[in-house]
Amino acid sequence: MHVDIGAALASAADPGVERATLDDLDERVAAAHERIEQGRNKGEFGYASLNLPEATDAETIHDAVAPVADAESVITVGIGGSALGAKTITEALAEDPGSHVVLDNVDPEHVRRTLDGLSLADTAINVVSRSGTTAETLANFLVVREAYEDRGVDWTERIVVTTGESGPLRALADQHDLPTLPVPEGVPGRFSALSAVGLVPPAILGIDIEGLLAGGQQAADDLAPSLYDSPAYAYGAMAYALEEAGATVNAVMPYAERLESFGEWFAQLWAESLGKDGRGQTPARALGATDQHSQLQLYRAGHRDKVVTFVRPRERADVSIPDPDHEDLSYLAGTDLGGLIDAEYEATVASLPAADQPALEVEIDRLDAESVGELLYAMEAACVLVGELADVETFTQPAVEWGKNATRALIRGEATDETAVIDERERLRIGETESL
Ligand SMILES: O=P(O)(O)OC[C@H]1O[C@H](O)[C@H](O)[C@@H](O)[C@@H]1O
Repeated sequence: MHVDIGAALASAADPGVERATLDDLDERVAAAHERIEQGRNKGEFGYASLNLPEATDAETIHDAVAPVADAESVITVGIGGSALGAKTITEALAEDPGSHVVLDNVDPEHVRRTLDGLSLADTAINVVSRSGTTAETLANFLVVREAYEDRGVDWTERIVVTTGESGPLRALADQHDLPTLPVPEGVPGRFSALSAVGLVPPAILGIDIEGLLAGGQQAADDLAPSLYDSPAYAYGAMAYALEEAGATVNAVMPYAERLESFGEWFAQLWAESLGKDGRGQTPARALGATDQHSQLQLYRAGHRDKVVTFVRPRERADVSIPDPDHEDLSYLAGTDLGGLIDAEYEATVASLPAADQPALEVEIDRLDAESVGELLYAMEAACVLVGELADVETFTQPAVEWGKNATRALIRGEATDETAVIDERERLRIGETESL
């Protein structure tokens, strides 16, 4: 992975990072790296995530999915960290990205249409929940199960469950004697892409999961006590310094359709890990070149509160543009779509510092298993580094738990502190409407 920080230095943009700031920051990066290494060595909660490339046993995953390896497609039932890693990986690497369907919402119309559109006899079910209690996941699992039964397909023969050692999902799996894989110890969901949590659908679809782990290991080996020697830390340190300088929004803009979900995965990683104590960059999502024609206006000329993170593979598929046979289009002659999207990338990256706005560049060699594994791992390490520099609790998400508890209490009809807040809000809302 290659990171270019030139367009985010103070000499190029405002907000930007002074070279001297970066040199000072480098000493803090060294201290943070030491803390991270200590956490990894002791397998401490959260830090253990960065050991996954060596801790994950690909063979165990292959064995667990063997009974469903003939499936043509996979339906994942999970949410957040229990869905986005697998979604990102299969979107980037599956021959047919449509072969992995993710049910990570409980929109009834969507769930019904998704199930109606699948040949369930040829579809494996991948149910994932670290806690085994998440309402959306458990509800969708029950709906999926019933759909299989209604169509006369034995769901117990088509399923793999990944969950913790206890909880309702574990109990259901034991009750039906389902093949199960454990969630890794000490690893929050959003950091678990390179474990069974993210690797079951790729394994079923024949994606090179060993390559993904090898790429992750490469990124782990590239961590070093200086941001100048470590692309992951260079990215993290710059993101931190830019936030300090006022770039409170981080818009991630991959120039590859197959990396669109990477933006979604990154958004959870950044938001849940770093959105604490009144700080944390707000992740925004864009796709190049498409969003040049919708969001770029704001990125260049809007508030000076953003950094755009550009992401692209250096190699692209070869699709030539046919002879335009029209003078006005002659500039396209002899080019290909890869050349065009790369020209758009170069032009757009340059357009930001030209408007005094910062940009960071992240490039991977190509869209293969090694490079995708490397990218995911490096962004996780960058996130952990930012958490150290900002001194926040990177590996918890207490503000999300509030909503989860409130939902459960509302559905059960229980009166709790959370539902009291909801009742109060409802009362105020009604009062406001009546006074209009
Ligand atoms: O894996 P689960 O326990 O079902 O949790 C799924 C998701 O639930 C919550 O929203 C958490 O904030 C996420 O971090 C987590 O990934």
